[in-house]
Amino acid sequence: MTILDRIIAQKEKEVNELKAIYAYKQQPKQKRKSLYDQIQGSDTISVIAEVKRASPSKGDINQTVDPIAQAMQYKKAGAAAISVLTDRQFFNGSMADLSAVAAALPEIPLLCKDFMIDRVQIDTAVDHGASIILLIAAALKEEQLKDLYDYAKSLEVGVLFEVHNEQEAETALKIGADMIGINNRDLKTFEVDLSVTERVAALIKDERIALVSESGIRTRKDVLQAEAAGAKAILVGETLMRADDIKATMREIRIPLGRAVR
Ligand SMILES: O=P(O)(O)OC[C@@H](O)[C@@H](O)c1c[nH]c2ccccc12
Repeated sequence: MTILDRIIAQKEKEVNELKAIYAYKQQPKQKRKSLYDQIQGSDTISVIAEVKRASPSKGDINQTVDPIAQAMQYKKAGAAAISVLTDRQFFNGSMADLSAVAAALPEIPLLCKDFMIDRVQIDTAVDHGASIILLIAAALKEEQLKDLYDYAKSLEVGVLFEVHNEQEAETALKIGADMIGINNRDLKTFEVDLSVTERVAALIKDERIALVSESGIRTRKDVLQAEAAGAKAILVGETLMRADDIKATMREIRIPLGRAVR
């Protein structure tokens, strides 16, 4: 392949992305359901199902995925929301993936999964169809978190406020986050430990908070453990991206709520 061939091949990919973005933009905007209401009103655990091609900790997960087909299967199998990883460099996602899913599924809550450091990224996420953004406590200072939180809320965008330890949970409570995600994966070491949910959830006892357990969830047993700790929702990527039968996997992890004694 000459360099020109390689550049043109890359451009073809980019053009496909642009087409997905413009196809979405030409559609009339529809308001999505609230993930918060969905989590708080459900009698089963809410599953936020993620479209994730690759990750820095796992490498390739499912590179050839069709994000639209994947998201449609998630919804059909009972997902409460779809999360689309849009980071390009480390997760091989894109805003085009988000737009494509947004166009195909107009009502379901849609999370733009990225590393937000500036308001302009929130605008971009909304522009591509997201109704929820992620704010990672470990990545920002409290002032920045508060600024981005308030900005998102002013746009009526939901915020999943992600924490990994007690101190970050305190920050989330101080800012007034109504959806808190406890990440079982340490983003600095990539180590996954499901007991992080148990430890950190002990600090978040307010029933008005929609508590989400994130990462490393594979089996029904894992979900029962998260639910016993107080999680009303789970965020699942890899397990669903590798599943041969999404419906069966969802059936296994979508447990009824309220069985465990807190
Ligand atoms: O694939 P898993 O282990 O099911 O994890 C999903 C999700 O929790 C994970 O993708 C995630 C949680 N927080 C993040 C922040 C950035 C990037 C990715 C993430």
